[in-house]
Amino acid sequence: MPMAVTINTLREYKQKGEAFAALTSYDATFAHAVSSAGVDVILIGDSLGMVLQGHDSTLPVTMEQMVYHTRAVAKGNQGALVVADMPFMSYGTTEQALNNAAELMRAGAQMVKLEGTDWMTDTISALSQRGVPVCAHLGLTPQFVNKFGGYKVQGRDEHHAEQMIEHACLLERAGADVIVLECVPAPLAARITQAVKAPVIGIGAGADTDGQVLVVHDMLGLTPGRPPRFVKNFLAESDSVQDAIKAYVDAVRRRQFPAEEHSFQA
Ligand SMILES: Nc1nc(=O)c2c([nH]1)NC[C@@H]1CN(c3ccc(C(=O)N[C@@H](CCC(=O)O)C(=O)O)cc3)CN21
Ligand SMILES: CC(C)C(=O)C(=O)O
Ligand SMILES: [Mg+2]
Repeated sequence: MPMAVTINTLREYKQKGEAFAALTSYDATFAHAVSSAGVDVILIGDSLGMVLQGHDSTLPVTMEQMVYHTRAVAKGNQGALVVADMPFMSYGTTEQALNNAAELMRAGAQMVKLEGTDWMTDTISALSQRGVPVCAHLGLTPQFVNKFGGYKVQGRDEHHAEQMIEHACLLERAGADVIVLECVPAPLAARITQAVKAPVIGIGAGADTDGQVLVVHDMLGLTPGRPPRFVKNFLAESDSVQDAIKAYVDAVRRRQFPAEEHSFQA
């Protein structure tokens, strides 16, 4: 078995300019499939509120549910880096964030992900200083859907673009080890990726981020309805789920995915 992926593995990929692949998993079977197909990062996403529970947002997801799924994923994982989403309002204060991040780490997470901007710097510092690796999620942060008024591309005008670059730098300085950029114009994602030393993982953020992530059910064509622009069905041209996941990893490493058709322009 290949050596387990750590935060240093992702930093090396960035230094070498080698793109890496991430996927969500919510259970042991998917975690096993994804990690044994060469995916470097598994995300236990709060998207499970939509994908598994059928809600129309991620807001109803609880800490108890995230802990349950994190335990299951940790059992099936074959050496990928395990990142768990902190659910809506589980990091409303720094004290809450420390307690809830500790629970996720005890359940088998190796890093926690938080959605937000400059207001999170103290919380990220506190987690980082106490040994909890942090991923900061910027751009379309689904926990803010009610503030955004929908799932809309973020950072389209130059003012908001510059603000997002500043936020990425602030969060990195606070201790963020990885940054996720969701639904931002490809040129802005490229600027942010260059501006920070931390590995940047994109979803709907173009081909120039350090890594890519998708919801695994989306890339297998299982999600009902019209998929977002950034989704590609990799099962359509594969003979099995395992082959589809391998095709995704291969396409990401070769920077063949995402193509223009999966990206947003300014
Ligand atoms: N199955 C699934 N996949 C995801 O990627 C995902 C979830 N669930 N749940 C949480 C969030 C919600 N996400 C979404 C949902 C919809 C769009 C969407 O419809 N985007 C439009 C862009 C609209 C615009 O141009 O501003 C699109 O056409 O892609 C994007 C991200 C991403 N996350
Ligand atoms: C789509 C990724 C980035 C996520 O946050 C999730 O699956 O919840
Ligand atoms: Mg999420």
